[in-house]
Amino acid sequence: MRRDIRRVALLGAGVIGAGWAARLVESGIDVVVADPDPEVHRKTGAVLQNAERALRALFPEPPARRGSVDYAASVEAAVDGADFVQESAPEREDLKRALLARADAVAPADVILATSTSGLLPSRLQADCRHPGRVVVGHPFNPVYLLPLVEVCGGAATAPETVPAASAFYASIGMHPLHVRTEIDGFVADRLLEALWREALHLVNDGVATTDEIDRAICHGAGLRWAFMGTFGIYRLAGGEAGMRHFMAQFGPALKLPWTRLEAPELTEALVDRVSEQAEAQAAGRSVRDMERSRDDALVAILRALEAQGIGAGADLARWRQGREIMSKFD
Ligand SMILES: NC(=O)C1=CN([C@@H]2O[C@H](COP(=O)(O)OP(=O)(O)OC[C@H]3O[C@@H](n4cnc5c(N)ncnc54)[C@H](O)[C@@H]3O)[C@@H](O)[C@H]2O)C=CC1
Ligand SMILES: C[N+](C)(C)CC(=O)CC(=O)[O-]
Repeated sequence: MRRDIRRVALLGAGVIGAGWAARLVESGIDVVVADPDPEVHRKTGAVLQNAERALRALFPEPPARRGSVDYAASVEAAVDGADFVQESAPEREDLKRALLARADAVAPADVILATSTSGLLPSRLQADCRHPGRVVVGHPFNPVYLLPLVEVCGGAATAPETVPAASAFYASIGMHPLHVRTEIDGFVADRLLEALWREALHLVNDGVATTDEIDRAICHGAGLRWAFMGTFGIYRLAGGEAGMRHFMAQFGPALKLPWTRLEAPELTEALVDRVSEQAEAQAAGRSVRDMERSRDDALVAILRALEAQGIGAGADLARWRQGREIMSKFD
């Protein structure tokens, strides 16, 4: 698989595609966007502007070489000449299959075709490609330009060298590739996020808590520690000196209590209205772009603190910083 990546085709430039664009140009890589939205320039520009603000707080020195952003009139034109393709179109299997097949028809066989899907199976997405061996999931997290995690997952027909090659590329742009070894719907991270989301929707639907109360329950508690220690690490400490075994003995039986509701709530119009109205009230008139800036400021501060501690995502940031410094010496 191709290792020297200088130009990436981005198929779809919404929340995620534009986030990829920001991370890639900051890493000195040129991007070519294909997106049929007539407003794609404005929307991508707004994300790039917010990202630039956050990235300058993270790395005061601009990159020695900033990648360029170009727009192509078709998928084929974007893929032509690209060293790597990242598809971030809406989460619909038929659409993604068709886009990957179109990219596959144009790209040389050593060019990786990655999809940002948050849960569709790569074995199905690669099914219409002539060279399915180069198709892989590269599932990022929002905002892509600040959060390093990318889940990398191959399908049944993915070639053995594709996952390591895609992972090496993602690591080179400051990301933290996590190889999802078993192909499952939702991969690993979204399995966890969806469980929390399902429970939160039940609580709102049942009138137990508002969206604001649930968000405070996360931000002022577990959310703070999740930035640097996962559930298993945290619960080992919660077992005291006897660790995880004591924790399991003490709190394990509670897992059998009917506290959680595993079935998803019906997404009735009433529930959608309630969640949307409460989330708008929570925002107190602040626009999405304005709140993105607050989110980014906090993420930058957290990443810098983690880098100083040398833990969690701070290690990814340190690697990205070092990579940028090396690049600047060669420029
Ligand atoms: N929003 C999120 O939090 C995350 C989303 N993802 C995944 O990223 C992908 C994209 O999601 P979002 O960016 O949130 O969606 P979005 O709705 O913000 O953006 C999708 C973009 O694709 C464009 N598009 C539609 N048809 C197209 C076509 N035929 N060719 C090229 N572009 C086309 C749309 O115009 C739009 O700009 C999905 O697979 C989603 O599961 C992954 C991680 C997080
Ligand atoms: C809602 N979502 C499933 C698309 C979310 C993700 O995939 C990851 C994220 O950034 O939360």
